[in-house]
Amino acid sequence: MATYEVLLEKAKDLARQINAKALVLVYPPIEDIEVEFEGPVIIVGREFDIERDDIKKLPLPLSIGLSNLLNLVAAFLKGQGIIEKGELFVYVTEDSLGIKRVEERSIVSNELFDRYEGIVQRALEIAIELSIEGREGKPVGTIFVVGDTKEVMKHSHQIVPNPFKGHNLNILDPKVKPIIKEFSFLDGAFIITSKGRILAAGRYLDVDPKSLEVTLPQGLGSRHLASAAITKITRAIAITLSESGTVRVFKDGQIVLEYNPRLSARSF
Ligand SMILES: Nc1ncnc2c1ncn2[C@@H]1O[C@H](COP(=O)(O)OP(=O)(O)OP(=O)(O)O)[C@@H](O)[C@H]1O
Repeated sequence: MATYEVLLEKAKDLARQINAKALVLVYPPIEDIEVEFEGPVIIVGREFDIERDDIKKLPLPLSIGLSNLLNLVAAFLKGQGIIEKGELFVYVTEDSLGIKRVEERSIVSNELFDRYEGIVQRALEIAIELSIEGREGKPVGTIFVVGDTKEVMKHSHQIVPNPFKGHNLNILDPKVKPIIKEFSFLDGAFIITSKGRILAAGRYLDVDPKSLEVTLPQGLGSRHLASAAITKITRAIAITLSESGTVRVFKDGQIVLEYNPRLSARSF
């Protein structure tokens, strides 16, 4: 049997023995995977040919590193109600297998992974990479506001000339990623349409968290309050990167995902 098939068999046995709640295949190297497993099977990868209802697919980038990826998978499984805090899932990569216990750290809403066709995932990917890498070695903070751009533009203004004006650049285009990272030093927010087009950077969100009754955990400053508030008065999703490295996703005025890739990269 080829190595991967052996790993997969072992992973299934392991999952059964430890009563794992799900089996997660991270970028499986073969296309026709036969997974006979009683519980949910999740495939993490970029492209999917598999059209099976009992297999869930999660388009997360491998470039964020295995530990970050597993944290997002955990958040997704929790959001889907597949797994609860303290429970386990088994994962298999091309050449390893392991057990992951789901921790409190991240919570996520169901719809986050379905909406905006991967745009939120891409913004997350960039935020995570920026968290780990910084910009020119220094920590950066930023905001991505995705969707409902008509309303978002109404509730915001430029604080610096908009570098994206007149360009048709899309966040889904891999060539655009370094450009976004370059402009992450600008104060304010990136505004991105539901199709991924970057309308603006350097945008100040004109929102009043107080009158909108936005409440966040103590210690979160104006960047996070403004991000929460914009998602309360519009249908947009906001992804923030704090200078401390924590990545958060906001929807309807609340935090739906929160974790620090710098810390999890270290603890793995
Ligand atoms: N309303 C807003 N719209 C867009 N950007 C904002 C807004 N308010 C603050 N910011 C951005 O957030 C930056 C940091 O502000 P502040 O330190 O108060 O936020 P914070 O939530 O504590 O963020 P961090 O955790 O990164 O320090 C500001 O320099 C500015 O670039």
